[in-house]
Amino acid sequence: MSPAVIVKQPASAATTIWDPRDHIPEEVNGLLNQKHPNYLLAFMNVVHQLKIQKRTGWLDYGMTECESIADHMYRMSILSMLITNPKVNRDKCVRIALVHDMAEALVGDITPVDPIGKDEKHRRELETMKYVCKEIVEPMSSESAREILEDFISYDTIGSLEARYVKDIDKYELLVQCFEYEKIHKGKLNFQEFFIAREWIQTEEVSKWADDLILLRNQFFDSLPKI
Ligand SMILES: Nc1nc2c(ncn2[C@H]2C[C@H](O)[C@@H](COP(=O)(O)O)O2)c(=O)[nH]1
Ligand SMILES: [Mn+2]
Repeated sequence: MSPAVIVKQPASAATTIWDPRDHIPEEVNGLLNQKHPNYLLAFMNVVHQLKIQKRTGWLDYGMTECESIADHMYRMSILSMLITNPKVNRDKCVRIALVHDMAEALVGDITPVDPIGKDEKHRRELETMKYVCKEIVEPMSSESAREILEDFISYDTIGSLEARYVKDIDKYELLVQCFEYEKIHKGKLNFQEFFIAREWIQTEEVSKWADDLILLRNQFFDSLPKI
């Protein structure tokens, strides 16, 4: 047997690669490691993380009372039901909306301004979805595991017209939430930085939604008393 090849890493190289197995919630591990694992409750605890984890973008602005990752995905699924383009399978959009940020249960909600960067974020999310689907969902239903992973990858790679629409709806829903928080805080909070997201919206239908929103937002800020 050939001797193990020791690959010398320069001291500066990252010595530990982020792995989903090191970020499994204790409750999930407990349920998976019992004599007869309860996969359903383990998966429900993964989804629980999405219900309780607030979105980082709002926390970055000092907000404490703000939406969770699940809240964001819920409203995206409602928006998906409203697509009028007959070529689009809305039910598929609803599914993609409901799984697209599921990996954040373990990875966390990484913002576009986070130094971790897009490639590492994508790597962590894909590894997490592969882990959750293989180790937690597949023992219950291999078909469900396949479909959830497929819908996630479709979103990640924009592999379908439905994924294109959900990518746009992801940005639109963010902008709706920005404007809602700006109104609640009477303009004292301003998420102008987030509105760069408008440039990423490509479909005609969601572009129109976004432009209508931006018009109202501009009118709102114009109406504020000048200090
Ligand atoms: N600080 C900033 N955060 C931003 C910006 N645009 C989006 N975001 C936040 C919103 C979410 O918390 C997260 C991304 O959400 P996904 O739905 O894409 O996972 O990043 C910004 O311009 N600045
Ligand atoms: Mn999202």
